[in-house]
Amino acid sequence: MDSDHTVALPHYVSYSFSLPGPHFADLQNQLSGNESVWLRNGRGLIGLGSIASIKAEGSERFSTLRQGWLGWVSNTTHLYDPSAPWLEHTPGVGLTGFSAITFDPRSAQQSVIAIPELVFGHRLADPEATGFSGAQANGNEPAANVRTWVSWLLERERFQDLTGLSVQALQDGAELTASAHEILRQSALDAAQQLREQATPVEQSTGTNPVLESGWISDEHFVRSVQTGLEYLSAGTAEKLVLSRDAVVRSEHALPVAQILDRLAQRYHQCWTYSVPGPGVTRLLGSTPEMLIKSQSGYVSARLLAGTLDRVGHDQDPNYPIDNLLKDQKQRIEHQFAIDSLTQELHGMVCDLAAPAEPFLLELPNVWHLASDVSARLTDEARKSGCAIMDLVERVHPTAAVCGTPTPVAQDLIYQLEAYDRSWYAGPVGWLDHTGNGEFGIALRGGILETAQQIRLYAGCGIVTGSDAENELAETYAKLRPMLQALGLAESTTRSTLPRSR
Ligand SMILES: C=C(O[C@H]1C=CC=C(C(=O)O)[C@@H]1O)C(=O)O
Repeated sequence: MDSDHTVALPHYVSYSFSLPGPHFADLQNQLSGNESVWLRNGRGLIGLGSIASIKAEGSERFSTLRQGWLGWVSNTTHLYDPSAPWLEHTPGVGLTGFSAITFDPRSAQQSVIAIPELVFGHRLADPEATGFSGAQANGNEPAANVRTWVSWLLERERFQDLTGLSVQALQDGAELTASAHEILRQSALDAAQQLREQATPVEQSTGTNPVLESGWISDEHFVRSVQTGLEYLSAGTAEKLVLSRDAVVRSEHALPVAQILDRLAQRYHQCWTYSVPGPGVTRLLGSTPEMLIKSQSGYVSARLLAGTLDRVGHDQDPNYPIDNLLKDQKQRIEHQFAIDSLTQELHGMVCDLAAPAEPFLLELPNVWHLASDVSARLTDEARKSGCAIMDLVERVHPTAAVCGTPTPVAQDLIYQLEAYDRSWYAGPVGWLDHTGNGEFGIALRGGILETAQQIRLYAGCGIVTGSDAENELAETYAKLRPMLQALGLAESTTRSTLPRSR
């Protein structure tokens, strides 16, 4: 028997079991704002606490994140409650991280995978199927839950005998007695309770007085960059460009992150509401209607959007979105570029690729979009890579929904015309698990919390020949609306000349 447990211990441990459904709903209703979040239609993942954050920069950021993640995966032993055998095959159960990746490799922002201490999930149709997992580095200051589990395990003689080869032995959940599971489960729940109590409560909106100000890119700057972009298009330098702008919301008090997320998740329930902690106090949050790529048990899917129409003032006319979006040639061309960019990049990694011949109208509370749901299956080779979701994300980012066509030309023109750092805006945001499953949306309709009192919002528009700069500017305001409303700014906030931020 190895007497030095700290050396012989198998690195990290995660333990997953099922919880009755209400736990997830409770957690959603009581967010503190410090969680990692991925929610849609009341389902998703909520991460509490923080074990580690994998960070990366530059054009190698995808492979650095992938490598860092695989390091964690190979160092983690997964334990599952044997009374919930489906958990082992449930995406987002076991070691799970939340990730935000920059749009451009030249960004000064870091790309991250944040690994929470505890992850609550509600993934399946069955409300009982709520997963829960925890992981903790051995050697660093261990969190209460895993310290309890591991020390408890080490106190049992038969596990002491196993410390040298415990990865295999402990992976077999059936080895643990029913009472052992009860102890693990209870200690995990205690830790969850502790984390929730420790979470710094964010100030509620009462008393806050947020104001909207111009960001780095003013209305005029945006209009000028669209006009110059159109000149490049007519010169044939590119066929499509997606140009963006920012706007700043600042408040005298801490912004109510939990409330913002709650409002987004309620109102934009068919979108994916996200919140990922970055370095320091920074955080990416929002609610995106666009699924960049999702990979679960070999099945791949995406929801691709391009083509937008503001709903304000047109809700009563059912033909309005049909005539001005579905049947509009310019919007259809803009959409097709986005589909082509995705499907071309997927080739080689997937088979049975299915993209609909016609887009459908996606109705959101603020806008209509042209949308296409694409599906495929991973090739056997792609499945074996160990981190299929990150491979897919690297392959498909950036699509022409947020960059343009041809991709490298558009990316350089964006860099030149916008002349600001998009940071995480329009980059991939989502989660991944230890089996290579995951979901990454495109970080749209959101913002970056820069300080407790300040959030930078972003919005962009695809332009093709025939686009009008003033219309595109108005469209940015329609796309900013979900965040402005969630921040408690006037529902009527539309186009205006914004004061410059200080
Ligand atoms: C770039 C954004 O939206 C993209 C996604 C849907 C529709 C778009 C459009 O119609 O321009 C954009 O391609 C954004 O929201 O900032």
